[in-house]
Amino acid sequence: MNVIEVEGLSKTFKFYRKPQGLSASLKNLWRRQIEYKEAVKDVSFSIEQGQVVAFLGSNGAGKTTTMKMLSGILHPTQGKIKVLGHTPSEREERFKKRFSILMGQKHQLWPDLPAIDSFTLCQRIYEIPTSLYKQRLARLSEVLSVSHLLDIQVRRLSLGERMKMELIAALLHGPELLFLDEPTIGLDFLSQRAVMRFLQQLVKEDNLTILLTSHNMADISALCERVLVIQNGQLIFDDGIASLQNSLGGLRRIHIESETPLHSDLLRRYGKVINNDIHRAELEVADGAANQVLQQLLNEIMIKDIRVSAPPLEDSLERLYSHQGQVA
Ligand SMILES: Nc1ncnc2c1ncn2[C@@H]1O[C@H](COP(=O)(O)OP(=O)(O)OP(=O)(O)O)[C@@H](O)[C@H]1O
Repeated sequence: MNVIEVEGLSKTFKFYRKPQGLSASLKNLWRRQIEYKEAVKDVSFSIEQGQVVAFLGSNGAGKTTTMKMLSGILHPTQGKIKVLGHTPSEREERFKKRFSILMGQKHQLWPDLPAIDSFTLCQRIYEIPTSLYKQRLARLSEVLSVSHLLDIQVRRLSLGERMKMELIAALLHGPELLFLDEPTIGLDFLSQRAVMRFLQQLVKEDNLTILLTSHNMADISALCERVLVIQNGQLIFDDGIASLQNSLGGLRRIHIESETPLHSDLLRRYGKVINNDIHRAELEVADGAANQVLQQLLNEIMIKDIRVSAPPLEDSLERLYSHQGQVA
């Protein structure tokens, strides 16, 4: 079953540019300079129930605008959207109860209240039966290790703790679909991992569908099976992570640890040297050549450890963006 269906989606913003300088500003009072920005252009895709999909693109590519249209915050200029069978821009109450949107840069909890008060408010707004509310709150706050912080004013919490509270608020009503826009922005490494592990668990246990934007590739690799890439408002890639990593040329990284010092001159004979730090080195080779290079290295070097991996996701994305004439 498709949870999200998008066809020919476009959004053009109309805005007024304010010219610099006093006289130009005065002239602008009579004749305002209208500009148009095509933020999303003719985008089509669908997402099945239970899928976790990364929505990637460089700054200003159109990710947040698309998410806002999917959640009904913005009206599309053109195109059709069905989310959980609803048209988001109609903003039906029944629809609002079935999804959640969490924006890492925009906090929704009241800073002067303890989180527990905002959660009680959520319970009323979403009409969550008390026993279910208590059960969910206990589970969420325990897994995210914030049970002891529920009655502290939100503004006194650390960024990571606050983000976890935001996540709880977004999940209390048991949404079937989650839009996450940079959910781990500003979080330290441990908090990022805790949030990602928790989301993985939710996907497994509750068959949640997630559309996630993040500039953090560790988030993407940990959680997502499929990647949508938007660039300049247009969808330029829609496939699995492995396919993104193989999309432009199919490369492999060979990580070597040796008993003896590694010389770049020798390594260069086998592939592109990404880094070389005396006893450790990383080589980039064509996918088809990886096995042969591995054998040759094992014959020529006193290997302590050797492994092959796909190139980092960042590299594949950079190549994809530059292929489209736009480097992030
Ligand atoms: N209200 C608006 N009025 C005019 N232009 C807008 C408006 N909102 C967004 N834009 C423009 O639309 C484009 C897409 O913006 P959007 O916020 O969707 O990008 P994004 O992919 O989420 O970027 P980022 O990764 O930086 O958050 C940008 O060029 C942005 O400046």
